[in-house]
Amino acid sequence: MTLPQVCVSYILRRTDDGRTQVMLGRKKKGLGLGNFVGLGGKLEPGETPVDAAVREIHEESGLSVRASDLVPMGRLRYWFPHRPAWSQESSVFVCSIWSGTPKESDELNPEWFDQGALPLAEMWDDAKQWLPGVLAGKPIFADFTFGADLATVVEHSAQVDQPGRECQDHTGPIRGSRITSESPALVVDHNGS
Ligand SMILES: Nc1[nH]c(=O)nc2c1ncn2[C@H]1C[C@H](O)[C@@H](COP(=O)(O)OP(=O)(O)OP(=O)(O)O)O1
Repeated sequence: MTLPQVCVSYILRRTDDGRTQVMLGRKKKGLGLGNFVGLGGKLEPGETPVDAAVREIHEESGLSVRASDLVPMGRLRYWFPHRPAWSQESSVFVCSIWSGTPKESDELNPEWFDQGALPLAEMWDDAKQWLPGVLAGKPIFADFTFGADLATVVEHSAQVDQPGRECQDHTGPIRGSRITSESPALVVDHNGS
């Protein structure tokens, strides 16, 4: 079965005192209203997941990213047998190199959270099972099935047939960091460029 394709991206920054933070926002409308979510949404016709991620990041947060700076971290499938129209397949990205000043959009109001203090109780139920790992550099290929309440994961299966070779380690040694001309935030550049 072909599921509707969506993407989600987690923008990272490094604070002056060395903490890694991730950008999340409370969803203002649509699926998952009120949950803290990463930046993302549905692919438009003809878009690749990377194209969509670049566009959604800009639309939802005002930040600009280059496609080549998006690090693919895997693929999630959400199954809602009690509301099949909600079932989706999501491509997951992490991005540490960006420019711009975060600003509120009609989708969400971006906020920074310490990597070790994620608001998991206020996110989709599946997030606790994979987001800390993804932010720590562990790729994820998994299926989550939601129950009749449309909110609770009742089944979870990791895809053992997916080697994760398409993913890259985004947590390697930090060889450089820079502050972009437009951004007040310290942007961690893992490529040292
Ligand atoms: N179980 C789940 N866990 C999760 O982390 N994100 C989920 C999820 N189920 C759906 N999503 C996300 C994926 C996608 O980014 C978003 C889809 O919600 P919507 O259909 O409301 O579309 P959006 O409004 O976000 O997208 P656009 O309209 O394309 O901007 O919800």
